[in-house]
Amino acid sequence: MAAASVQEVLPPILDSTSDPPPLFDGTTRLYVNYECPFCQRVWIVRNYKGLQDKIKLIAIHLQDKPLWFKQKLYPENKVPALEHNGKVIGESLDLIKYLDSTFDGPSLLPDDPTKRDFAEEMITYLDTFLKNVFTSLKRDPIEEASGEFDYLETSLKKFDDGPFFIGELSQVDAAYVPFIERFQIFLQEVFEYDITAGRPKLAAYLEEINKIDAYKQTKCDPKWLVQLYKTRYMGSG
Ligand SMILES: N[C@@H](CCC(=O)N[C@@H](CS)C(=O)NCC(=O)O)C(=O)O
Repeated sequence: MAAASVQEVLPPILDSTSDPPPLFDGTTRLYVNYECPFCQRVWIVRNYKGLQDKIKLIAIHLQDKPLWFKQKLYPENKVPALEHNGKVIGESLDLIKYLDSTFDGPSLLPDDPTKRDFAEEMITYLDTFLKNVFTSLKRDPIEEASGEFDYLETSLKKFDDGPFFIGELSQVDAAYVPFIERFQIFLQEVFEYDITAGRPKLAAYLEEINKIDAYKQTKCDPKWLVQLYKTRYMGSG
């Protein structure tokens, strides 16, 4: 089991009035925004591996970003970003892999080559999955996105030694679940569409992943999410 059952007190959000932490002092820091699904991916991995003491969370206000973030830390000016060993690394999918392979803690990628291949296949499909669901939100998600949720259901049938995409919890879950979480909330609330109806594997998946502390601590506020997506995809607030 992962050593991640600590309920962490989250650090305050830094904005344009906040001083930087002592940058490049040897501390490993993960810069996130608490509502960003890309950050959530990496945050889940950090928690699951029990790295709360080794990787310090720094929360950034995206609408009122501190200038030092771009000027002194990460010219890309995006989160997530990891300050480690005098360098800054970005891109959530790269960071999932980096954290998993660089730091101690339970591995999120098994040795089994069949599972590794399938994990790679699912990560490769991610962009298509996201593009298709996000595009559908502006039109008719029940009609247009159901194929993507069927894809999740079919994928979950591939391995029967656990409820997650490759059986045990893995990098694949960290990469997908922040978005599955958001789609489930929004489609239920706005379209009364239950993505788990008729998809027993997906229902069991969500039930099981919601028992994992490392994930639970990273979940977004549903009310905030519904408002954001209504504005972003439906042109209303
Ligand atoms: N491809 C990047 C996307 C990261 C991203 O778009 N992050 C957003 C927040 S969700 C960001 O920092 N945007 C810059 C801004 O809002 O100023 C990844 O996977 O890490």
